[in-house]
Amino acid sequence: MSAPVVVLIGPMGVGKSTVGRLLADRLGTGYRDTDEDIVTAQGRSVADIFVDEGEAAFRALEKEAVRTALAGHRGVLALGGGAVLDADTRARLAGHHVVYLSMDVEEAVKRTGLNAARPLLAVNPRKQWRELMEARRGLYEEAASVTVATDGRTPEDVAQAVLDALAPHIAPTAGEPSPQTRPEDAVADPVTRIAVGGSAGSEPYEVLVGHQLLGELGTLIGTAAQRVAVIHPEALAETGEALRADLAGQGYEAVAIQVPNAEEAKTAEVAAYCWKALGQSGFTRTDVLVGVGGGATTDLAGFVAATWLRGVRWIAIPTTVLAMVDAAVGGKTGINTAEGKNLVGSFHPPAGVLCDLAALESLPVNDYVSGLAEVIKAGFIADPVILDLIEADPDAARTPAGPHTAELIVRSIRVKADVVSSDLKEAGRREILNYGHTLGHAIEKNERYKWRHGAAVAIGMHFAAELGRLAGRLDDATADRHRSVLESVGLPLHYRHDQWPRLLENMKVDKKSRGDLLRFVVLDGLAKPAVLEGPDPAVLLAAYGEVGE
Ligand SMILES: NC(=O)c1ccc[n+]([C@@H]2O[C@H](COP(=O)([O-])OP(=O)(O)OC[C@H]3O[C@@H](n4cnc5c(N)ncnc54)[C@H](O)[C@@H]3O)[C@@H](O)[C@H]2O)c1
Ligand SMILES: O=C(O)C(=O)C[C@@H](O)[C@H](O)[C@H](O)COP(=O)(O)O
Repeated sequence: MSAPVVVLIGPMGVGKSTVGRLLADRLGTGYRDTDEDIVTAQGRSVADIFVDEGEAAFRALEKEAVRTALAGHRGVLALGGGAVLDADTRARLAGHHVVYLSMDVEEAVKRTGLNAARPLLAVNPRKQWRELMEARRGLYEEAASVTVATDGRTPEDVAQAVLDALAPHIAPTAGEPSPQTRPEDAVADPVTRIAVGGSAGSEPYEVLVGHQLLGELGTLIGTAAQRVAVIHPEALAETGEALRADLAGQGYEAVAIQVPNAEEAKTAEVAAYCWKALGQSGFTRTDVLVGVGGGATTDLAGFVAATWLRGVRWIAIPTTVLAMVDAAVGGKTGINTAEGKNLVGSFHPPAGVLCDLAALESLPVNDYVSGLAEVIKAGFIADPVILDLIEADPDAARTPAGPHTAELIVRSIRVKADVVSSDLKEAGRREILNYGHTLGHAIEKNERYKWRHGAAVAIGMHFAAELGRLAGRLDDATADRHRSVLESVGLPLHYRHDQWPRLLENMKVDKKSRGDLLRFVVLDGLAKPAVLEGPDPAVLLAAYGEVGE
């Protein structure tokens, strides 16, 4: 009978897949994971199965997947965290080399972080982990022949400890590594750190991009703070409460301040509501604000932080593509008024930015795609590799599961970080980040801030490209590329033709205007942004002629 060389059990997030792949690599055998088997067979994520059919249905699928894998797989096998809940499964494990990878509650909270894809831990992670561990520890110990603690150890160390423990029972298999083994995955998920600021009197800070970054939050908040306020949108009520509870568990007086979704949060009334909440909680200059959400939330949270007591520290936890690549980085904070977009605000950089890529999994596709407008902007103004990556597979670029998601986000953040580090207060170079925004903001105002920012900016970039072309600054190929790449991911190119007089009026309050002089960011070529001052009104109208419908 074939049997797995070793079966790994333990709680979710303990590192079974990373350690399992390392082990398979070292043993020269294949790796298999019953959660992956279920996802492949069902064509849905584990989280979706939980939501669609409930835990009992998932457990039935899991029991069958474990039975099949135990009978047919000869390599390393990892089971889902709850597989041992089933008595038949525990009985089936008898006689196998079963290793329980354990971790304590603190380590578990740190490792799983904000990962909304883990269905059992959406709210109050510390309390739920404790209960989960208490309920399951005995079952893991009952099913396992060996326990290996993972706390504070690297996956390589854990894999070595497993091999040491099993050495008397197993021998490496000679021959080629199995095609299922992916050595490139056999390392802990790396975190990319991008440095921002540090010049012109601004404090330097880092943008972290990766998974399971919650453990960094306490360090960023620091020990001087007694109170922490978490500003979050309605859509992230569970995440906001989980963060609050987690911070309270770390000893802070933590409050969660829920604000409306999207642009409805960027108003003077909502800012005043936040100030009231801070006042009522006795929030002082040493306390820290956390903004978790999309760009609208981080713009508001940063603005509240900039204005409360004339400025308190704040940390951004962006949860949309757009907020990760743009809004949360660079310290532009603000709210809208009836007269225009972002007309009230302040330059107030965060103390740190945590981009947990798992947050993107719950983002509706239209909001995901909206964020691609700012990614594409970064491509046109500074890093054309971004455009190449999107053009190679536009459909993949539209989802967080795409192969280049992390690279697109990191590249875009690097563009922004480079620009704002040299010109925090938009004295000059920073204006290039406004590419497409002059018309984009005018459209947003015209739509009473009901449109997605990225959609308006996409039309604005199309307009800026046509303006550059008609002004004799931009070559046809680069101008045409705007249309093709924006369209390929599903972003809009056109707006109502009859609205031009209103848009022109709206553009007059753009922050780049000087007196009556309209100013636009255009391209003199790919990745060559420049400012076009006071274009001929006929050229402006002709450029809009390409955009209007
Ligand atoms: N400060 C800057 O430098 C800067 C740069 C670019 C854009 N912005 C601003 O950013 C805003 C747009 O940001 P946005 O595109 O992130 O939109 P958004 O903040 O409006 O978020 C879009 C929607 O998704 C919800 N949401 C957020 N994260 C989610 C998640 N992980 N899962 C499910 N739902 C989630 C939000 O509550 C909202 O309803 C605009 O106000 C724009 O002006 C600011
Ligand atoms: O960071 C900047 O500078 C930008 O211009 C980035 C833009 O993508 C962003 O939309 C910003 O909020 C626009 O700023 P505004 O000063 O034109 O309101």
